[in-house]
Amino acid sequence: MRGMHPITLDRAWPLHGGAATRRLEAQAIAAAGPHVLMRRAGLAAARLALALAPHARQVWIACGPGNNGGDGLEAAMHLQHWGRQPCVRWFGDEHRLAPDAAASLARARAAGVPFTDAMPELQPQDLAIDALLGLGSARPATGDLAACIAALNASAAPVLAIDLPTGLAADTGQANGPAVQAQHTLSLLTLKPGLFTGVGRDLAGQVWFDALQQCATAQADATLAGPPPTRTRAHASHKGSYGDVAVLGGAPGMRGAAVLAGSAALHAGAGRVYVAALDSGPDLTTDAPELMWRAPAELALARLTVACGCGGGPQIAAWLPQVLAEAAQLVLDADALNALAADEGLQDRLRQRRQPTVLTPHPLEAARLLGSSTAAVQADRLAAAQTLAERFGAVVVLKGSGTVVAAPGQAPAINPTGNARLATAGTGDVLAGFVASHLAAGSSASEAARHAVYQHGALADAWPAGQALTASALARAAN
Ligand SMILES: NC(=O)C1=CN([C@@H]2O[C@H](COP(=O)(O)OP(=O)(O)OC[C@H]3O[C@@H](n4cnc5c(N)ncnc54)[C@H](OP(=O)(O)O)[C@@H]3O)[C@@H](O)[C@H]2O)[C@@H](O)CC1
Ligand SMILES: Nc1ncnc2c1ncn2[C@@H]1O[C@H](COP(=O)(O)OP(=O)(O)O)[C@@H](O)[C@H]1O
Ligand SMILES: [K+]
Repeated sequence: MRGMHPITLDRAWPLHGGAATRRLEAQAIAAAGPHVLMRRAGLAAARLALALAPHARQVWIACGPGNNGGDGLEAAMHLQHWGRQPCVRWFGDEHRLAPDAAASLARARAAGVPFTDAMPELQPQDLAIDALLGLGSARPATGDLAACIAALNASAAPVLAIDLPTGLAADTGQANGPAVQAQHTLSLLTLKPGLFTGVGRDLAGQVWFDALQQCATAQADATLAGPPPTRTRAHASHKGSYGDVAVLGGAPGMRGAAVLAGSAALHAGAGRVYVAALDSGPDLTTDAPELMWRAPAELALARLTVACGCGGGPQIAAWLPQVLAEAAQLVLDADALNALAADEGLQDRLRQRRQPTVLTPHPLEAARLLGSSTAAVQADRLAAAQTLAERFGAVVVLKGSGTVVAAPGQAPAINPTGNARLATAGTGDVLAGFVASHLAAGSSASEAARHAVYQHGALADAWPAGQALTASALARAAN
């Protein structure tokens, strides 16, 4: 792919982690020659800088001690040529410079780029560039480097990060120390998974990509998912064509969760939806008379797509052996996952299942299933989701910012849609209902999971600003 591109939601994008990027970089340098890529990188960054801030007079460029700093020095040189006023704060040691960064330092000096130790007073229309650290960020920044990160984050002008916002881990989307919060990030050579999950989306802002005239030949480590295919309904179809979903959950005090999942399945297109609540009280009055209430024992599990666990409480555990053995297709959420985590016998039954199965844990539920902690799951969300998928032979949806969908033997996908308006009670039940409806309609477990998380996030992204996003409204908004 040639030129620079904003990352948009209308297609899928391959993602490469640090190790794969380093391999591609070495191949590209061997083919193109020394310093060629860094010159391309700096030119791309300078072009994007001017496109983002066409009226900028001052451009403050923070350059680190490695090749990321070299990219910044190249950009400074171009901006100087183009009549802007770049000002570089450089953190390098001339005696320890890599050859490419040393060449860029010499070129910037020859171009007369000014160097400074001070943070200038930037106006809102000016620009700051973060070229402190990229792939080589090895430990938390301290001292002057940390102060520079703080100054960038306090800047009145927008911040463009080169390759990665300083401090963001390319593979995991985590920041273990001070990190730059950019409005734009220009990812070079490859797109890195960390830009799209964990804290990556908050730190990177709008992501741009320039492949530096290379085509990534390496197999992708992950994918940024594209939109699901649009499916039209055949005229000669009927409700039986779209499958039957049953929601099993709703223990006393938590019936709403089962109703939310049922309503979501219904609105997302399931042919028929049954709700089997573990609370034996009267049926909950809902604004969805289409939902059919059943006792759990009445469900013909072997011909149903079952969303199991939504508000199920500890009582759900007793139903799991039968559900795992019989359900034609299965989504395990919330309390069903907690019951599984607490019972190795149930885990064995899950591994023995041959029918399509999707697990939808949030990070704490994933931690319980892995016997680890939420922090450990969040430290590497892609690895946590993949480990669960391989361990249980199921599709796993690890929820949260940059939801990860993993399947055994496949590279994981990061979902690009969604935002923090989804952080409200019950939206997870709605997601389980969406997954169930797509499974019931005939999608594979992997397709159903990817479709549902994309749709769920896209609804939140399109939600009107002044209107509350509640789980029940989200379920009804499905299309
Ligand atoms: N080579 C090429 O042609 C191309 C390279 N490209 C660009 O290169 C970038 C990768 O460059 P890189 O490998 O030099 O790593 P980079 O991110 O600059 O940092 C390494 C330096 O930082 C230091 N350091 C680390 N952490 C630190 C800390 N907390 N506090 C203080 N210092 C710290 C570390 O020191 P050390 O750990 O060795 O002591 C070392 O000196 C990549 O992201 C892309 O932008 C593109 O132009 C494409 C072409
Ligand atoms: N900050 C966020 N960004 C994107 N998605 C989010 C965010 N917070 C929550 N979500 C989404 O909202 C849903 C919440 O699910 P869950 O935690 O199971 O909630 P509940 O149990 O209340 O239904 C998940 O799909 C999750 O990915
Ligand atoms: K950077």
